Amino acid sequence: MYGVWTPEQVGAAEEPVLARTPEGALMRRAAHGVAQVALAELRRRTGGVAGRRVVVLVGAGNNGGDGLWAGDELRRRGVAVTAVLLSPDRAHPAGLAALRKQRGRIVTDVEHGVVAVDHADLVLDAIVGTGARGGLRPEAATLVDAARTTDVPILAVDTPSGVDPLTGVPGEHHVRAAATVTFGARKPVHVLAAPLCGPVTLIDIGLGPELPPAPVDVLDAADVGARWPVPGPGDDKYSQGVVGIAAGSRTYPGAAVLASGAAALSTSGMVRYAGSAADEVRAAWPEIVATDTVGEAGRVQAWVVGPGLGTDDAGAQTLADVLDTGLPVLADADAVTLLGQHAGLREKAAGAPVLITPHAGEFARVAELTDDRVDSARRAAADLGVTLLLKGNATVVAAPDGRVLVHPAGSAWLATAGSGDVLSGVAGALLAAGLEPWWAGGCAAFVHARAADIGAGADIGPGSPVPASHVQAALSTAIRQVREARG
Ligand SMILES: NC(=O)C1=CN([C@@H]2O[C@H](COP(=O)(O)OP(=O)(O)OC[C@H]3O[C@@H](n4cnc5c(N)ncnc54)[C@H](OP(=O)(O)O)[C@@H]3O)[C@@H](O)[C@H]2O)[C@@H](O)CC1
Ligand SMILES: [K+]
Repeated sequence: MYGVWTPEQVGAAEEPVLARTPEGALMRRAAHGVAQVALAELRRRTGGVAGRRVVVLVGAGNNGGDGLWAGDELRRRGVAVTAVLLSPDRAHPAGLAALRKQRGRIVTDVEHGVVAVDHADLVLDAIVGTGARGGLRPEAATLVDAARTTDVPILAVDTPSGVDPLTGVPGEHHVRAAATVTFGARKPVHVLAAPLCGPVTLIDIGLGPELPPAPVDVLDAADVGARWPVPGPGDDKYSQGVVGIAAGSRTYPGAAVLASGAAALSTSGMVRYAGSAADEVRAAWPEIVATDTVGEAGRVQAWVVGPGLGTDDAGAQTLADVLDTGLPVLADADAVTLLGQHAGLREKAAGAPVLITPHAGEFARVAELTDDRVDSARRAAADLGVTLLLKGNATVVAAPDGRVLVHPAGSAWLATAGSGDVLSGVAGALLAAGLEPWWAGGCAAFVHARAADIGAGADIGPGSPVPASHVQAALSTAIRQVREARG
């Protein structure tokens, strides 16, 4: 597990460190990290460093200072460095003087900057970092667009310019980095917009002791593997947690089959299905005990309710019935819509061990969703008194007590019909096994995304579209991989 801190928190942590270190030392350390990664990229992409062309796009703040000092180091290694100054009068004076001394080329107009970018082996994006406000200015936008057109690799300094460091929301013009070097702590953009950052290298600049507890956590495979329920010698099908699935309808039996099967693949506890798709579920998964109603289902340790359920009175009654059991409940899809429609159902859910798993549209039915998805999820979880998993390119899981984790999926292959039904089955199985909702949501999101990558072949190549039933089929491999990572 690793933490992510807001730009504001990183700025506050920098202050005391700046005060006790010699002037410029922190920036030099950051720039050294940038230069090291730039040299490695040049070697990897061109086979060497001497004579290779690096263009540094330099903004008016300290991010630009990092870029200039990195340019100074690259010059010392024989790299041909051109710095394009976006605000010539405000470029970091010491960094600029250092690069001039090493006979770096300095360009102050956009036209020459675009030509330099066209001929570069690597571009350093030091336009703007944590001080970013609003969209990129026109000159910066022109250069960033030029880099995209020529497809030259970009190494982002701290954050990819044009992408909001706090929310990860890209502006109209923005950098898509091949790699990013960040300093002191990872920031939200690195996990919320992971595909725009590329692999992120974290350079230690001594902020550790000054940082508060991380407001956002990111799970790794070992965290998930360590929590995945596995049977012990004394376990039977009941002791590992029986999950009940109240999902699907005559119109949408597929949701029931996907959710129930995903649950069956996720634990060796028992799966019961209750609903009007009982025949389809039995046919697809003979090991699942299927009945027509929640009342007939028998004892379970957690319920999954919602996928394909319908939002009519019968659906509302089913949701009320499972909430009344007081057991852990995973509420997805139509169940989220029903929670938005009925204050009485929200009251039943509040304070209970409930995990709701909306996509953006469903989220907006229960709470306000802004560009700041982390903040929106945290507020909604606290207001509703339930744990909330917000689906999207990066998944956000927020508990009512304020804990938030982000899973930077990285793969867009998950955006396919029925994929959410698979997730709900996995998370429901984990709830039945006794994981608390925040962990159940985080572990399910991780394995679900991994299964999508495996199903799409994105773990071994560029990948291809993957139907939800293939995501479901890849769950076993994904679970084996996280268990192996547990070490
Ligand atoms: N403190 C330290 O010692 C260390 C700091 N470090 C580094 O400092 C960075 C933070 O530096 P910072 O605070 O100077 O802000 P920064 O990101 O350079 O941006 C501000 C400048 O950009 C401009 N600008 C704003 N928005 C813009 C836009 N959309 N498009 C274009 N331009 C825009 C804005 O212009 P203005 O609005 O004033 O006209 C202002 O001049 C941090 O990310 C890390 O890299 C590391 O070296 C570690 C040690
Ligand atoms: K940058």
